[in-house]
Amino acid sequence: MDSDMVSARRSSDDNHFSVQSNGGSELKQPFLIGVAGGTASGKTTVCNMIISQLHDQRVILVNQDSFYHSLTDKQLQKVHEYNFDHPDAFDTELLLSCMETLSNGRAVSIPNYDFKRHQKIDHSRMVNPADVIILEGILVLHDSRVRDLMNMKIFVDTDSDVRLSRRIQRDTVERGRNIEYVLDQYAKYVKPSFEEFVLPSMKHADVIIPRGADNDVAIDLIVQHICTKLGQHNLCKIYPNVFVIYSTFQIKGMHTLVRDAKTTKHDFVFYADRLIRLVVEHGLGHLPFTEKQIITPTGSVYSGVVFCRRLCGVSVIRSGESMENALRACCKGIKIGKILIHREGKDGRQLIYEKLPADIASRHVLLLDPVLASGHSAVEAISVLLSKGVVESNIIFLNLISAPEGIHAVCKKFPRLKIVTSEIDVSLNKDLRVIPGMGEFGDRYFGTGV
Ligand SMILES: Nc1ncnc2c1ncn2[C@@H]1O[C@H](COP(=O)(O)OP(=O)(O)O)[C@@H](O)[C@H]1O
Ligand SMILES: Nc1ccn([C@@H]2O[C@H](COP(=O)(O)O)[C@@H](O)[C@H]2O)c(=O)n1
Ligand SMILES: [Mg+2]
Repeated sequence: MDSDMVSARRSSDDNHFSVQSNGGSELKQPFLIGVAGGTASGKTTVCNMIISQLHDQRVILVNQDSFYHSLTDKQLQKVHEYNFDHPDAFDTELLLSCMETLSNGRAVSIPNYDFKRHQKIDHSRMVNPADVIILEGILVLHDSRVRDLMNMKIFVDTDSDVRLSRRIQRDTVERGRNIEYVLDQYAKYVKPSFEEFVLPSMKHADVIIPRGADNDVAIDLIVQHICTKLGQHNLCKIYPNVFVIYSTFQIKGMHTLVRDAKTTKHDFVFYADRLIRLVVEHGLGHLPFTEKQIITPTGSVYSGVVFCRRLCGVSVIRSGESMENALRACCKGIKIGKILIHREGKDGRQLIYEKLPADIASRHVLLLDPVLASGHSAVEAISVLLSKGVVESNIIFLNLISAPEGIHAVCKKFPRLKIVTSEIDVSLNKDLRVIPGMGEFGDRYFGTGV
């Protein structure tokens, strides 16, 4: 077991270890962006613009060029016959291992490449981990293993005549080439490889930037997106007890449906239920469990675990009740208490009803409310639980979306409680509604809206 991800302690009633996971899947990883495009399309220029706009973030730029194989003496003699635009010209295994090391938050040594000598330079560059890693190069979207590491894939799409004229200019001035060689290389290798490998990789891009660095609007949008993503990462960094479930396209698709104002009540309930189930399952993964060995029907020993038994759910009426079925489906016979908080004015909250299990103080509590907005109701509900003797670190607050304001309000007051959510939204508006949000959850789920 990795000691960073799991802590173990002896339980009081027996000789087993109980193991508390801190949610290994949420280990904070850097945001990795791939930027591909034809030669001289403006990849490096676009990357530098993104980096300068992300001024208060730690960003590093890695060039695929650094991973060119050095030419042997034999290859150097026939350099005019060498295709630098073919995927085999790169040491992709080394690139993958360097990117994986950086993604895991460790420093790595990246080779330096000399375009004049077609060789790696003796001294390499030590690169420290960062919040954002940008990997730039003609073929960074070609290999699926490299693509799979990326959180965002960009393709810079610039007219080929513009690219050729820039390439002539750059290679003659900066790379010590003569114009005949540049044109010959372009016709023989650069253009055919662009058509065979680079251009087809465009279909993997999330964002295509026409006109490269001239496209300020696209670059602004990309920077905004990265900032939003980093905002979420940062909240998880500030509060280690905030866990956002691992996002997949399935989850994104469900969010798209439940957030869409046009979605019917039937579909809203269906997809909200699916998301709730995922959040509940994820939340249960944060409960302590006890190791247990059993004998299978084949007579073999299986080392497993036993679920935590002293558990209960508490739903915040009325929206939280939508999460009860998922909890019951996962935890047979679970006790579920209720809390009703009345909203007075903009931020006033008042407890008007609670019905909780008598022995709640000795239980782990899963607090259910699908939307964490300002955090006022949540703070009130958690205060009720604490007043009943529930241990703060035994509370897991489960919701579908959280506003940063609500996370700050809850985590500052209750730093030992855990929040498990499926997405962190951008902000609250002046009416304390989550933006982009999903509207009045209770009305949409129970069909009481207009
Ligand atoms: N929008 C632009 N307008 C004018 N020149 C540009 C523009 N974008 C890039 N360049 C120039 O074109 C050349 C190639 O750009 P670069 O960003 O290095 O491309 P790449 O990394 O895709 O090969 C550089 O000399 C750069 O200064
Ligand atoms: N020794 C080398 C290595 C590469 N090239 C060319 O560089 C191009 C990639 O760099 P960009 O900044 O233009 O993306 C690629 O098209 C290779 O042809 C080279 O000429 N010599
Ligand atoms: Mg470049």
